[in-house]
Amino acid sequence: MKVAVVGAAGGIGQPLSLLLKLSPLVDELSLYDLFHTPGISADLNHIDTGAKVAGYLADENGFEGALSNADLVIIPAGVPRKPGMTRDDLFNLNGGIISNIAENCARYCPNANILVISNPVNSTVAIVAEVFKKHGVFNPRRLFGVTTLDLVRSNSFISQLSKDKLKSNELNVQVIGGHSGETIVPIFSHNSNKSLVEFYNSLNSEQRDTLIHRVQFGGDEVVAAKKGTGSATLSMAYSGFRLAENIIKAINGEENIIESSFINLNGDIQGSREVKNYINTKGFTEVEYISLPVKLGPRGVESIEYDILNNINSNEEELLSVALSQLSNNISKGVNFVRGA
Ligand SMILES: NC(=O)C1=CN([C@@H]2O[C@H](COP(=O)(O)OP(=O)(O)OC[C@H]3O[C@@H](n4cnc5c(N)ncnc54)[C@H](O)[C@@H]3O)[C@@H](O)[C@H]2O)C=CC1
Ligand SMILES: O=C([O-])CC(=O)C(=O)O
Repeated sequence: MKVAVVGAAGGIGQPLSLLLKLSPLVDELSLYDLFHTPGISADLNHIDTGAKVAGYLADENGFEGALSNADLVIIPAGVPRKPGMTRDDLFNLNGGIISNIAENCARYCPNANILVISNPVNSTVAIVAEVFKKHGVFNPRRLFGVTTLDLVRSNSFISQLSKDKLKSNELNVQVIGGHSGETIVPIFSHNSNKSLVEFYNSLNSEQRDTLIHRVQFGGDEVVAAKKGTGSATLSMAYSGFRLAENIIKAINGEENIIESSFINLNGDIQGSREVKNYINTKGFTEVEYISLPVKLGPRGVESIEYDILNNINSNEEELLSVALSQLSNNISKGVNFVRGA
């Protein structure tokens, strides 16, 4: 199992690389960045776990060495926000970085699972897809926008609100939509954990709104607290590792692994049609990409667990309606960036 991290020297890249080095599921770890990766890989190779680490820079053979034969490529390369910026403000800078990385992935590892962390995720995922389409190698089952941090935050925030009566590590709140502000729609009203739903139902409407708002704008909380030095890195490394580990487990044949991700709806992936039908029936804005729980398998995304859409309450439906109209613009921006429209 070869995993490549592109942007490995950054605030997310370094702790993510550490978590991957600690994982018994990883055999080879290749670290690509413009700076520092030889030193980081030398450092990590002193850890007595199995994975062999190699560092690559942006020289002649950097991408080729880092990406060739990779099973997973995790991309946290790019610029993070400063206070006062939206994720969309990163579009111009990060769009160019991501499209260049995607070109190299299409060339050196067209069959790898690509996990996109770089913001704005609502647009960068479409950029990667369009570049892969241009090269005739796009496989929607293998492209993942990383939205796991929204689920992780939802678990933490409702647990904190319950004063730890709900144990965060026992929760699995689903979040649908996209990954920025109002495109993030946490679903607290429906969950297999009945104590969670009971607690949520016991909140008054102001408390519920505050909780939902905190999930939607959780990124801003960290950006403000870091005072201009960056955005979430450690919670993101944890979240990126969680998705990567689940994809690897599914490749290794473990069954019934369900994880949320921002994925393309246009493939022949089971459940795509039902999601589109749901959106049409409700009269919501159509989208080509959405974050939903998906079942993972050796081929990547096996199916979309769309049933959640039939179980959300009317407030969550309204939030989803707003989310999809914004999402559609974010996605078009990414598509047009590559198509040159
Ligand atoms: N999806 C999500 O939930 C989250 C996404 N993010 C996003 O992740 C990205 C990275 O954040 P941080 O690690 O905090 O930033 P950072 O600035 O600490 O690290 C970014 C790294 O990317 C590298 N880089 C820049 N251009 C590159 C290129 N062309 N090729 C290879 N590497 C390149 C830089 O040298 C740097 O080491 C940002 O866009 C941020 O908004 C951050 C948190 C959560
Ligand atoms: O807020 C940001 O810019 C980084 C991010 O995506 C998050 O923390 O969710």
